[in-house]
Amino acid sequence: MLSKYRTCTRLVKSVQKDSLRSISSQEVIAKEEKYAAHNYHPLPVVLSKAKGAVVWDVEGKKYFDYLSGYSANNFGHCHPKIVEALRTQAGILHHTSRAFFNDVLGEYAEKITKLFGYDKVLPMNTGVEADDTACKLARKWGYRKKKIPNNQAKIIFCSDNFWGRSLAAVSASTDPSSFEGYGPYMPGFSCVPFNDLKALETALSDPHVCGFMVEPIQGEAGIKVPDEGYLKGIRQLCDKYNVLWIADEIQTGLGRTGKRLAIDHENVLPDILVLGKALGGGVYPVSAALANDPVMLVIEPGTHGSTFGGNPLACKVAIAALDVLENEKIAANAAKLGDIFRSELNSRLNKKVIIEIRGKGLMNAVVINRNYADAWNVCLKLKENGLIAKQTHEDVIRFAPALVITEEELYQSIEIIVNTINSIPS
Ligand SMILES: Cc1ncc(COP(=O)(O)O)c(CNc2cccc(C(=O)O)c2)c1O
Repeated sequence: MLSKYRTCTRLVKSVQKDSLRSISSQEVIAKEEKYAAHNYHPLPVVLSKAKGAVVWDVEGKKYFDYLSGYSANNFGHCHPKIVEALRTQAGILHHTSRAFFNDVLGEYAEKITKLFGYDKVLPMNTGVEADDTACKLARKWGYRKKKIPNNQAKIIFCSDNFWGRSLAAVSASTDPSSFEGYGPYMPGFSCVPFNDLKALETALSDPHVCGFMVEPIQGEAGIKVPDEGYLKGIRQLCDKYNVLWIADEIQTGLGRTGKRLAIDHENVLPDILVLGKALGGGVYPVSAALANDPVMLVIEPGTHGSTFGGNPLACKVAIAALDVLENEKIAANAAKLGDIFRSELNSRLNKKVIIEIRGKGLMNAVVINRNYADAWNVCLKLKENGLIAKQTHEDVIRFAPALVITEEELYQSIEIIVNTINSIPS
């Protein structure tokens, strides 16, 4: 007990020492404002240290982190096993390119394909690259195997989808803030309403459709959970119309929704599984597209790749992240604490101000009645009270802590959320 106390004291002292650093939040913000592109509107907090589910700003103030790097930090900040893997491999062999073999990719590829039940993995770096890879796999499979006439392949997405910021990704978007000003757009992309199997069947009946990409729970759309049976229905329709189902689990995957993958809630397997974010343990960009040979092998040597895709450092970090997922019962913790989180908020939040609480595992959101407050201002108040979160829309705040958060930390966070929101005049 004493050693734990000493460790904690040392950590607090080191945070306090760091907070005596010469630069203030205001100075950091001003420097970023002057020298960095204005492509974000960050909450006015400047983070400088983190551990697990907790972060500290440059002044040494502590916050519960309820964004977790947009779910890249599922395993918590600075997880010792993941940091150790990064640190060790970085000093041995960090990048070779795929022009040569390296001694880690094979080990990683075997681990991830056996864990998720696919023949092969195509390693990439960011989420959008892996989703783009999935679209290329679907198109080429469509021409080679479904015999779709050349350059006629179509891919269906859901309205309110979000799969990144590339020109292909924004071509699929229905959010003007994502696509406006970036035309012309990728041909052969169209959308159907999320959680609507009838509309999906109509779209998939077009013989030129090669793929359907969907998030099992829509993240940036505001944590939209589909009806029970939606995922099973997708699987049946894609089988019926010979269309590849692409499951984008970049935000929902790796324990976030209380299962290893969100598709596990309905025990279904997509034709292409896309992972990212937490696959790199929050310390390194790692993404992946997984598929069986009849799909994966349509991509032949020299027809797709990436400078850093499958580099030894990425693979070592991903191996460590997957070990943490499996060995530290991450998904089970998310399931248990997610139930507590939604139950407490449902019973304690002012129902006039909060009109809905939704989510699965530790992927949750509250919908705010705009007559009483907007999400940005509530996030500012939460920050003042020691919890940082980010809105996905003007009326939706996402709550996504690290999946390693303890029950005690969860209850402390709930107190902050309840006190902050219930202090809003209604
Ligand atoms: C479901 C899903 N698919 C793909 C991506 C793209 O991943 P990359 O960002 O690694 O290319 C995401 C990304 N998710 C996400 C969520 C919130 C903000 C931002 C942002 O680009 O600032 C991104 C995502 O949430």
